[in-house]
Amino acid sequence: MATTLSEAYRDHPLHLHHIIPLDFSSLRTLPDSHAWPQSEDGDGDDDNHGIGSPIPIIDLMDPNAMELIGLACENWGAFQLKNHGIPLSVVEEVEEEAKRLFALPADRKLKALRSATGATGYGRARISPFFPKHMWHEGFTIMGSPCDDAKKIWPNDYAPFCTIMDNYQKQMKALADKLAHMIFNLLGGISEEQKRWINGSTNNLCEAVQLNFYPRCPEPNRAMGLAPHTDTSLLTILHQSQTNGLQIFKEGAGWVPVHPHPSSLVVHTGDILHILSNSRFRCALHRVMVNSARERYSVAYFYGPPVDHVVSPLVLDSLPRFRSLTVKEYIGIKAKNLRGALSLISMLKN
Ligand SMILES: C=C1C[C@]23C[C@@]1(O)CC[C@H]2[C@@]12CCC[C@@](C)(C(=O)O1)[C@H]2[C@@H]3C(=O)O
Ligand SMILES: O=C(O)CCC(=O)C(=O)O
Ligand SMILES: [Fe+2]
Repeated sequence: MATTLSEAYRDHPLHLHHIIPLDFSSLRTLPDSHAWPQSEDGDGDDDNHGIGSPIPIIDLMDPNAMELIGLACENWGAFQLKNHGIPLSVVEEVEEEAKRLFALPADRKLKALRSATGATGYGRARISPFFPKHMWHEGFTIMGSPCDDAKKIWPNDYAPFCTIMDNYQKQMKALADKLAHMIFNLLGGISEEQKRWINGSTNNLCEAVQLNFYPRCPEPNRAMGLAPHTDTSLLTILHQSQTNGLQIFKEGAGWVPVHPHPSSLVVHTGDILHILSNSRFRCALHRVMVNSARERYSVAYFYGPPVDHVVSPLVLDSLPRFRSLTVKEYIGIKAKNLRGALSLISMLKN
């Protein structure tokens, strides 16, 4: 039997302290537990950033879309995608469900709290243990059907949430399959093995949906919505509500804001694609800042090969920079070393 994504996380339990979010609804000041030292790279105010070019916006209907995606992955590890074919209504209804969920009182949300060894449900971001301060954030993770977790929150009225999340996952998978085809073509063509999981059935790949909520914050310049990280996925498709906050780190430019465009989705290339492309494609380091005037929501769809799939650089003309390993093994290494995981599997001598 193939290992599932949830099972891959089971061996890496978290302390409850790193799972239970704060009840932000009653807070008028920033608790010390959530006060981050101010960094030299800016205070998170988007007006202080964005010097230089913004991340590319690519039209999926453009005849040159594939080449443009290749360039964006090489230079940024991220791009905004328009004309992607996902109806606006599908994105709007998932955002509405996220709002409905996070607006519930804390005790209702805690009914679906992620367990120490679990991967789905309500809680802090998985990366919490790697940072000395807590993030100004609540999350809800879905892998496969969201119904078991939704039933805990809405015992008699879980169906609308499930239907909307299932539909969203289907639509996102179709778009991710299309992007994966283009990306593998850029890397020299799709192998029979890749064909088996791209376009394959949902239970034959790694996919997850993460609903993110960043409440209004009394002292946004001292808080952090989501700390700097790269995604573990092959690629991530992100919908952000119309509130600024997402930033991508670009060598030479610093933290660059990714301003929301109503009909665009953000695509991040993740660690798995960085490995497969032998470092040709970047995996974008990104973070989320918060603000005092508006709350922020986002919905991330993570997509990648099955957990038992062996990942190794697809190169014919140069030496592989990373050793081969399964997705599951990589998840295990990253669970212990958030920022050092790629170096730990590097074959380059220092
Ligand atoms: C499939 C996954 C990717 C993710 C860990 C997860 O199991 C589900 C949540 C995802 C998320 C969302 C917020 C940022 C992130 C780093 C985290 O802490 O949880 C990502 C994880 C990831 O990309 O590794
Ligand atoms: O909220 C955002 O814009 C980014 C979320 C994110 O990075 C993630 O879920 O991995
Ligand atoms: Fe992310």
